[in-house]
Amino acid sequence: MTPLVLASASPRRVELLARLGVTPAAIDPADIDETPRKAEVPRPHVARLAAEKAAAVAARHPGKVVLAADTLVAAGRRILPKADDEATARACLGLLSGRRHEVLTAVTVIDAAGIARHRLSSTTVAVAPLTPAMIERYVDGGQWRGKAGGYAIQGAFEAHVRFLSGSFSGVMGLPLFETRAMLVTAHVLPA
Ligand SMILES: Cc1cn([C@H]2C[C@H](O)[C@@H](COP(=O)(O)OP(=O)(O)OP(=O)(O)O)O2)c(=O)[nH]c1=O
Repeated sequence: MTPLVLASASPRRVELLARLGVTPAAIDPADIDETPRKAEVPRPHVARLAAEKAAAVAARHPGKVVLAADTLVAAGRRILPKADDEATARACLGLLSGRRHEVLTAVTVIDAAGIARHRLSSTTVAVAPLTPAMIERYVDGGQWRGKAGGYAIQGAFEAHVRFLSGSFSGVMGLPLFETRAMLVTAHVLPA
């Protein structure tokens, strides 16, 4: 089997790969500019970022298989930010309260011959109404830090999710179904 370079700084993605039995031979985060372009809508945006992360890292590892992903939370055509401070987390949670949103995770794998393949996982998440007190308690817990849309489903927030339709691992940052198929094609995993 071919070794894998993971183009991600996300510890969740390492954990999710481990569930497929894959330990990356190298972890080399891409560190690209993730700002949406003017008028860029969610799907093209998330797909572009995964592709750009993979391409940037593949240029440093010729002949290796490279995997990159990007996760975003979309409320309609609106792209929610990654929450790096309490005010952003609070604003995101207020917006998601009592409604459905989409979590998109794009995955790009560049194989050893340099061929790039792309998949997109889309999950609908229905969040129950959140009172200001619930939002404050969640913000105090800090689990939102560094997460797209201001929450981490793999923690206390799941108690506010009425239903989810799609991929739980996709919401966490790496959809296992699509990722396994792509790693089989790239000869990182056996069929
Ligand atoms: C919605 C949601 C997001 N997230 C995380 C997944 C991603 O790590 C993060 C979104 O940011 P990303 O830009 O996708 O990833 P990253 O910056 O953590 O890592 P890198 O760009 O180096 O690959 O939010 C959760 O862990 N749980 C959730 O429920």
